[in-house]
Amino acid sequence: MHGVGEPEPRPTATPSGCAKPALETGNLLTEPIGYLESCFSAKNGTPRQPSICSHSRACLRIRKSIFNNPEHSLMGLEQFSHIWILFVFHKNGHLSYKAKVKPPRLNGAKTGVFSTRSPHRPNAIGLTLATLEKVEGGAVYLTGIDMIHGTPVLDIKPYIADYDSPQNLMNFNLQNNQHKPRTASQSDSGTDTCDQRQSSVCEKAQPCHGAEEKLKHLEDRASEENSPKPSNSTETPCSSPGHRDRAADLELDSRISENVGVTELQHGPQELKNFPEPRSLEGTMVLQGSSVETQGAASCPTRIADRAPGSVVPTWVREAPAAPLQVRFTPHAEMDLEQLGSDAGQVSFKYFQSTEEAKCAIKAVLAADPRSVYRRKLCQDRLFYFTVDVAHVTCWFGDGFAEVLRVKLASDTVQVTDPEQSLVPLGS
Ligand SMILES: C[S@@+](CC[C@H](N)C(=O)[O-])C[C@H]1O[C@@H](n2cnc3c(N)ncnc32)[C@H](O)[C@@H]1O
Repeated sequence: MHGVGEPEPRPTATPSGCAKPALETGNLLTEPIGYLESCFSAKNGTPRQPSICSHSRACLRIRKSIFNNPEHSLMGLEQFSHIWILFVFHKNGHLSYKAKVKPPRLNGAKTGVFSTRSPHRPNAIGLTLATLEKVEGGAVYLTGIDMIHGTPVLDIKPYIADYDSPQNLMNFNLQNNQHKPRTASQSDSGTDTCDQRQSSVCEKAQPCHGAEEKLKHLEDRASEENSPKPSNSTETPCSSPGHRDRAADLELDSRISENVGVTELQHGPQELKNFPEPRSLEGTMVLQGSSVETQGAASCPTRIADRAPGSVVPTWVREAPAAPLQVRFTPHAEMDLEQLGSDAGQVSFKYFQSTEEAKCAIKAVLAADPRSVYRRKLCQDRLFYFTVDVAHVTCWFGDGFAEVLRVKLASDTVQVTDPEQSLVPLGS
């Protein structure tokens, strides 16, 4: 990997008053991973959001100055249908920004800049969810973009509906908690109240004829080649509101995902004009039992800017490395937590609003097994510590469970200090 300069350990002001780059203080020195080749040459006429024009096209070539072998950095990305693009609004002209702006949709009225997608913001960073058409060598081909030619791109990340869409978050938690049959202790655990909420929405999605050809192709192949369709093949696999049949999902996920890889690799020419038909954001798809998200479109609107599009992820994303752990507290730890939570009748947490909430959070953290793979494999019998809010938690892990042993007041709570207001630099 190519270095981008030695980071300064401390924030120091330059003569111009700017802070020198220092990761710890957030003064990041960025180096674009590439410059976008876009069908839009100027701001004027460029869509305000990617969902507006699914046929807009762009190509991003990862620079060799970032990775000697750019194609290595894109390995596996072809298995995703959508990616986030983080970029710099390099044509803002000037670096001024205001606390309140007038977004076009507010017709002249003002609102706080952070409640908008305005390009004029303190760090001039844009975020676009683009459709990934194909990966070829060290380049990605995109459709559904709202960035102009020459836009410096800082990063790309896969779109994972399970993490990135609130609706899916609920299902994801549900799925994780369904890994194992729930035991009485789990039911009693209190985790239910915070982590096993079911989405109240499980709309019945309708097949969308205008939806994108490629995903349809994947659907066809998945159903033809691999599996019998679910018996109720005209319905989304919801056995109860908000509850999808994750087992069926997982089974078909792998097939769909493999197909995605294959399909992507089959695309040939590099020129933008030879792009495949764009994966449309227009409308949603019903892929029975597949990883393509169904987002409950009863009809097929020409634009669904307010709904998440169907998306594809590789199987490994959906398959948790291990089943969620059962979490329990020793009576001592329960007592510790009660004491910590009530300071002469007052809740003494800074972030949690109740002891129960703190307990939920601790359980959620531990159920997902926060240990590194190294620790999990090689230091199984070591105590594990972490701090959340004012609670310093000590626990140990056994086969399929984590047990909280002690909960004490954290002596050194993490301070978030603005370096400008402190003579003591962060990290000292
Ligand atoms: C409203 S912003 C939204 C961008 C992104 N989706 C976001 O939410 O951060 C989109 C507009 O930014 C402008 N734009 C696109 N690329 C730009 C660039 N590199 N520099 C400055 N403005 C840009 C275009 O006028 C486009 O219509």
